[in-house]
Amino acid sequence: MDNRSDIWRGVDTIKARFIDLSDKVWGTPEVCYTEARSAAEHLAELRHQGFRITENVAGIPTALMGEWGEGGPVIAFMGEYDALPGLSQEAGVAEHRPVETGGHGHGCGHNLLGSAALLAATAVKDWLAANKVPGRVRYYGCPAEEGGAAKAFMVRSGAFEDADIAITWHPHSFWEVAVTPSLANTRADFIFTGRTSHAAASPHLGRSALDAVELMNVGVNYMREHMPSDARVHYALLDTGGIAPNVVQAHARVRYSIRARDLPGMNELVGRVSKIAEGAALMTETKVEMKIISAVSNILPNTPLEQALHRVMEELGPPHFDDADKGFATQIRSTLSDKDIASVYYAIGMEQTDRPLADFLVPLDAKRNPLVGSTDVGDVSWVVPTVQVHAPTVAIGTPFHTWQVVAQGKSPHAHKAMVQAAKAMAGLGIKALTEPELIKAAKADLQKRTTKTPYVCPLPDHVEPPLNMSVA
Ligand SMILES: Nc1ccc(C(=O)N[C@@H](CCC(=O)O)C(=O)O)cc1
Repeated sequence: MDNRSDIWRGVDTIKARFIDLSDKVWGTPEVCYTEARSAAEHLAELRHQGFRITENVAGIPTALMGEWGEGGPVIAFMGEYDALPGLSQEAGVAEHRPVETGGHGHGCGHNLLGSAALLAATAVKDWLAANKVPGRVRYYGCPAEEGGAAKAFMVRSGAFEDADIAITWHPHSFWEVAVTPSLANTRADFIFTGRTSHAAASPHLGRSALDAVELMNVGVNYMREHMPSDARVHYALLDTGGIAPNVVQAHARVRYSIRARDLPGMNELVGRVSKIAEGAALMTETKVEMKIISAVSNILPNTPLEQALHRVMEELGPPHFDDADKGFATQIRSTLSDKDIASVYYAIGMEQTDRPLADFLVPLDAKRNPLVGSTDVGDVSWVVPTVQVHAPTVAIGTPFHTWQVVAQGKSPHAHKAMVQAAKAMAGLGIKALTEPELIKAAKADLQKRTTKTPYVCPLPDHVEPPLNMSVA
């Protein structure tokens, strides 16, 4: 029985609909928790394919799940479809050309991400149907990855409770198994309240919330030297108290993102930042309230799944790029700095090449130098054995969250990489369905990693999905 070439032929047979889906979602970029049209497109495709549908997962209007099959193991494919603010950009050009000033754009490639995950789920469904094998395949449509932590809320609601393994992917410079753990991350707002006053006639009666924010930021800047070197703390000013210098600012708000290697480390840092906020309030005689917006866990690796996925990707091979693909990628490459390109090679620990697109598999044991962000895939990885593919949707060195990612989001090379990602994911799905010892080993690995440090959801109980976070 040659399961893998069957499933790969299956992906090729149906891929056109999913490439269309990706292009459609690219054209309706919607930011955290506002993904109404993108979610509706995914839902329509799930219905068309005959999946059983659950809407409103975890009480989130743009979170959804489709399931197909009976009995057997539950294979979960996770997709995303949120865009980023301010990254509007025309497709297929190698210069910065916004479609709409200030508009959104798919600067992290989530149009491809969701569509390829749904393509993999559909191909596995078709394979289950054709082979009459017991098993259930699911597609989880997950919104708001870019700071909304939707998957953490979905995990907390129990949505992943009976999944046996979870498979996903992310657009990338390279073709590899994603083995670098991500950082745990909490987003918290610090809301300062002071007292307004005439800044010249009665300054002594005013207490400035804006001063408090500035002092807090200075305090945190001093803390940075005395935290673990892989921790990260950054902030955005959400409210500076108004536009009048002659009115003492009675309100101000700063949003912090506090990241660390693991949850205990992150919680410790959140505690230190909150002490600094209290110190700033004390110094300025203002009040401060801390409000957690969302939080995600670090990713737990899963060695058996990583090894199995690597074998599938070796067998499958990288996407085949033609001269036209390489030509456009070369144009994009000319808009990048040497440092952009050096940085991604440094991260995978490999010698730099002149290739515009990755046509090789990064070894599983490459001497990587992790340079990482955070993702809500982390929370899933603590409750279900999870693994991720990286597929080369962009010219090597393209930094994420840039117009260059948006510009490449509908290109033939991105489509090829998305299809290859779907094949790798579906191939692993079939392997798990036909080799019960893989799921057993994956679960044992998760069990081992969480025995001493069980999963504790980083979201405080009272924190609800921040559905309004994108509304100014
Ligand atoms: N394979 C990737 C996964 C996540 C991201 C990313 O940029 N994530 C955001 C999300 C932050 C969060 O979820 O807390 C970040 O790190 O700022 C980028 C590539």
